[in-house]
Amino acid sequence: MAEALSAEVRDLSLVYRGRGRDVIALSEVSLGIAQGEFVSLIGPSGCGKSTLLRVLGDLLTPTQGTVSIKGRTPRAERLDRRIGFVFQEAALLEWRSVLDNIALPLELRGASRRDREARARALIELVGLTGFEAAWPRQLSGGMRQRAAIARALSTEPDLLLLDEPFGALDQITRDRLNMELARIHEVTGVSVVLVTHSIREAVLLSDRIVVMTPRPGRIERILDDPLPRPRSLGTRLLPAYEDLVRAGSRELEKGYANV
Ligand SMILES: Nc1ncnc2c1ncn2[C@@H]1O[C@H](COP(=O)(O)OP(=O)(O)OP(=O)(O)O)[C@@H](O)[C@H]1O
Repeated sequence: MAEALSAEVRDLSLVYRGRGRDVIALSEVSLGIAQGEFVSLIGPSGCGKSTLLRVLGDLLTPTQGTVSIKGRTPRAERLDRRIGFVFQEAALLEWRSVLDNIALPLELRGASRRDREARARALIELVGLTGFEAAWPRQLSGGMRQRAAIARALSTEPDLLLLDEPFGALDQITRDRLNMELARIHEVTGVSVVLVTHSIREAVLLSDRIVVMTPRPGRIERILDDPLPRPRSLGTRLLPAYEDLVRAGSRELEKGYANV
């Protein structure tokens, strides 16, 4: 049903125009993301995962096709701060405290100091940074910076949370921990999530559906359903169905790599 969709991409193509050489980054990509769904994008380097995420977030304009988020254009959603973005490196403002970083989008939206502080404090608790409200970003570990970035992305209660390899630079133990935090945040907030990841294990652990992409031009190779029981935990990885999905995803990925 169209009204239950959080985001919809139809016949999307994106060509990067270069001097004498164009790169077709995405070709005829169609995808619907249901309200509250967790979708991962996975595929070989250069298959267009980040490009697709950037189109959803209105950081790039498609060459062809349409994108709608909650029935509106990505531009309208972005300008209303209804889209949260988290990148691999948390782009925190070093001269603002953790609390003021998280409250920034609300400040830009014109919220009162009282409202934005209350919301920022609730988010700090949600992401497990209690006690670090007044800390400077440089005082945080990599994992803590990503927690702050996620809190900031959630501050305006976005319709869509876009995550581009948010845990790619973290060690495995921190990554596992943040995976579980993200699963819990998704559960509690009900926000729709699109996650770009290179890890099929991370995708299987967190997602409702996994979109496997192929490069040159970037297309959807296959969409895998991930019906593992919720809430997810690190124990989910012990389920035979988890390993089955990891294997199925790896097979699809290998097909994509064969074309690289
Ligand atoms: N600004 C740009 N100008 C020209 N080509 C670009 C630009 N950005 C990306 N590309 C090309 O578009 C294709 C898709 O890039 P994109 O970054 O979306 O892939 P990706 O799947 O996210 O890759 P990775 O996993 O390595 O991050 C690649 O071939 C890339 O070289």
